[in-house]
Amino acid sequence: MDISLLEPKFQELIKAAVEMKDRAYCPYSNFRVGSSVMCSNGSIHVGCNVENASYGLCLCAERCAVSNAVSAGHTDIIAVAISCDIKGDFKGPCGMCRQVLAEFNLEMDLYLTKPDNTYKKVNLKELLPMAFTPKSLEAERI
Ligand SMILES: O=c1ccn([C@H]2C[C@H](O)[C@@H](CO)O2)c(=O)[nH]1
Ligand SMILES: [Zn+2]
Repeated sequence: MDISLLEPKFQELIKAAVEMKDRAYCPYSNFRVGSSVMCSNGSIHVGCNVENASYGLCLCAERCAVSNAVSAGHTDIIAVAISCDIKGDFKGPCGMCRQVLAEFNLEMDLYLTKPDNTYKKVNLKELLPMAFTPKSLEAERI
């Protein structure tokens, strides 16, 4: 689907993710990712991937954006946009980011985007079936 056909607020969300790619610190992978999250009050919080010489410490753009939302006082995330410079199939977030997003709202929508101005909208529920969420901790125990 073409991004220009989306409601303006989601176009704005995607634009914020696209712009964040320029801030990516990724000297090891050279794979720039920008992300943005929208909270229920309409606020937008952004993030980029931040790599480290100790490779295992690399932070994905999505978790960076979530941290920025939470540190700004917003945990009610309703939508996420992700931008990376790929061709071909749309790419979803890594497993670790799916789990971090699920902490806040399994119902959220994700706008996966490509530089050709197209997007694919997916729901976190479909990306993370049988998710372990805060509610899981309320399960009856033996
Ligand atoms: O969904 C993803 C997948 C990867 N990366 C980053 C992590 C690393 O810096 C680089 C290559 O994996 O891309 C993200 O930011 N988001
Ligand atoms: Zn990730």
